[in-house]
Amino acid sequence: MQTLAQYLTSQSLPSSLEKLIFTLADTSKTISLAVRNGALAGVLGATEQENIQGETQKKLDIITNDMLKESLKADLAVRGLASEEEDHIVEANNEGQYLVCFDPLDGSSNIDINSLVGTIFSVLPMQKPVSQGSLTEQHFLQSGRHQVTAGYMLYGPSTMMALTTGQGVQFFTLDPNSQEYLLTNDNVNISPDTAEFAINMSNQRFWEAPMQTYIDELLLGTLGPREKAFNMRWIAAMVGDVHRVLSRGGLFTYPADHKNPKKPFKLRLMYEANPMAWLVEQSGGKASTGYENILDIEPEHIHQRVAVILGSRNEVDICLRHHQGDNSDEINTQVAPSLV
Ligand SMILES: O=P(O)(O)OC[C@H]1O[C@](O)(COP(=O)(O)O)[C@@H](O)[C@@H]1O
Ligand SMILES: [Mg+2]
Ligand SMILES: [Mg+2]
Repeated sequence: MQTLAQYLTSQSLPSSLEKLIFTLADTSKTISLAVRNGALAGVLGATEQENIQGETQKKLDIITNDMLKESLKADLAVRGLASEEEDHIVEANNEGQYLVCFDPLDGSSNIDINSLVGTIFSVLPMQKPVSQGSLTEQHFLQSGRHQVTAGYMLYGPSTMMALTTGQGVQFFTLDPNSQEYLLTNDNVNISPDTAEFAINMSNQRFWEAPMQTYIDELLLGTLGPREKAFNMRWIAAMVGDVHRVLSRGGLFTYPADHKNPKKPFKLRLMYEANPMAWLVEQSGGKASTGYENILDIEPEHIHQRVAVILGSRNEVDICLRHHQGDNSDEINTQVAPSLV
């Protein structure tokens, strides 16, 4: 089996990018250990702090954020970073060519129940010259199409990494003996059709009409217009749900809802939606907000949130057709698709 190093060498990436992927991979090994040790390392439970988005931070949110921040700042290829757990962007090295956006620990509500969590990352090029040496949030506001690498690490029964550099998607599995990531799937492919969907059903009454109708039809199974029985899964960690979609197909969505009118979307564009959308597209799937392709969104803020519908392309298309229906304009004005 190829090691991550052997695989990356075969891809002829710029050496600075190759090194940056190693920095992320190496840090994930330390994170994996902290997650694995759990209560033994005293890392479970919440803190008294909130992040800028008003979410109570778990101890592991902060620990993993600090680990990534430190190792990325020490990587000379990194100009700056933006994290779900940092209020503002963080400057790294003046000569760095890359900007790294990350969700250090995705699936925070799973930490204390010993269930799936992960790390999601997205690397953007440093495009505009930095005036007077200072980096601003503006440099990060690039659409997902500009990503040069993206992926996630999943801390499950095995620790795995999904990676794209724009040449398809590869899965690596961390060998617990050698502590090397080994290539275990070099051509991840999402089946175009599926009979499995993932959504937090407890929000059903708060969704827009197109999503209500679409999910109603899935629930009717063989008795409804789809004439097909569907299964449902919800890991409550996007990283786990997307890993299932990449592994065996499916549709994953965290749609707009009006449970809290000030916060119509849950998932973050720069740390969650963009990297996952690119992985999905690179595996032959599709990713949309319901109204536009996620990778085409021009971000307005680093902590911006969006609706997400992704997975098996034919199933995503069926869901999107509901959003393009006659009643979508009226509903769309209630919850605009890319509010912060
Ligand atoms: O609590 P819910 O509604 O099930 O939401 C679960 C979703 O929230 C998230 O956990 C948000 O990510 P964080 O844990 O990084 O805040 C997603 O991974 C997941 O899809
Ligand atoms: Mg997350
Ligand atoms: Mg998180």
